[in-house]
Amino acid sequence: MAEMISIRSVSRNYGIYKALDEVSLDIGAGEFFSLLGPSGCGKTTLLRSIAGFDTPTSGDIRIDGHSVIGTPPNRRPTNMVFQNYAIFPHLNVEENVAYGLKRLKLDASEERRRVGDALDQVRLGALGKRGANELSGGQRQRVALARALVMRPKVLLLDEPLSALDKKLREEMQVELRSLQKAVGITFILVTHDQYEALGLSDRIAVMFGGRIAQVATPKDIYQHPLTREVADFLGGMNFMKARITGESAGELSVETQRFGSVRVAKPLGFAARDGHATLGIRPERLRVLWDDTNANHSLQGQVVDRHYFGEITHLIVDVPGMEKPLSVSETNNFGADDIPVGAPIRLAYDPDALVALRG
Ligand SMILES: Nc1ncnc2c1ncn2[C@@H]1O[C@H](COP(=O)(O)OP(=O)(O)OP(=O)(O)O)[C@@H](O)[C@H]1O
Repeated sequence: MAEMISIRSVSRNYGIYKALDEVSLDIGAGEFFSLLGPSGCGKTTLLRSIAGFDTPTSGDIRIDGHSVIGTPPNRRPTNMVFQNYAIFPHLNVEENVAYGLKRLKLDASEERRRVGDALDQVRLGALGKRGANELSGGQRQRVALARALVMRPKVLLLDEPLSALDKKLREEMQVELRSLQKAVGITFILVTHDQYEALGLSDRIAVMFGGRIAQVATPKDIYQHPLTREVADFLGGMNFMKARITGESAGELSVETQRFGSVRVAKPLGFAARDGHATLGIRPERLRVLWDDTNANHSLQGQVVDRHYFGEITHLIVDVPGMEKPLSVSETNNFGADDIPVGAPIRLAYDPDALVALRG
């Protein structure tokens, strides 16, 4: 994949506070890339630095082979869609979309064609003459997208563009955003604190904490092989446990746990043992309820101490003697997990392959 954005050792200091701390990152042409992290982690600062609305204290940002440090936003091959997508209320849809084109001084037919194309891309072709005040939230968001796309940027920057929409509409717009990106084929960089949004939309995700990038990977990789406890926890929650290291090779650890027995796990990049121990994790949905006396190669015995109902699934909190903390179990309600009473004894099955070792 050709490189579109190359970020090298970018820091952004506010006094002694580092909003960005030596961030390096490459984003490919045509990639749907997400910056994911909790509030204050620096993701918006990084996006604004790519757009040119913020200037790094040090480091370099190259877009399509050229350093853009010192280049104002309107001279960069980027366009940004903001969270509160301020569209002009006194202009109609077409006029809103055409607004940024004015400075290009295109001839009238070319301008009309580009506006028409952009409106078709966001499926607003029929609403060109509508006033901006006569649109739903989702339609307004599409106008904001069309207004950015009409400029034909190489990179579209999206700052939590769907956060103002209600859940159902947000989910619909997520699907649209993904197909829009596939159709236009340009690089999209999305800032979000919503792990599901990042997992569902992106080719790759960078997870950020405290001004630094903790991990960059595909959604599946980052979910299944988080490098650190923080990343694992931010993306969906995980049960952690301490394990004694009994053997170590280049890519693998042999460990012994109190309740999950002896297992072999992949060694995460940059792993360092602590007092001969490693931290292991297992996702709540990788622990499955055993409903009868079925034999399972790997199982645990425990007692349900709490239960939370979420419609299609139930979260069970299960006390397993010998575990430091009760286990969190996520089970589908297809088989009646929502009917298991608090206090009931329970057997859980797991696949040892579901255990992962975490760095630190
Ligand atoms: N002008 C500023 N002066 C001082 N500190 C700032 C300034 N702008 C941002 N910060 C700090 O930099 C850090 C990163 O901010 P940023 O907006 O990038 O975070 P974020 O991850 O996008 O968070 P959110 O999701 O809440 O927008 C925050 O702790 C913020 O308080």
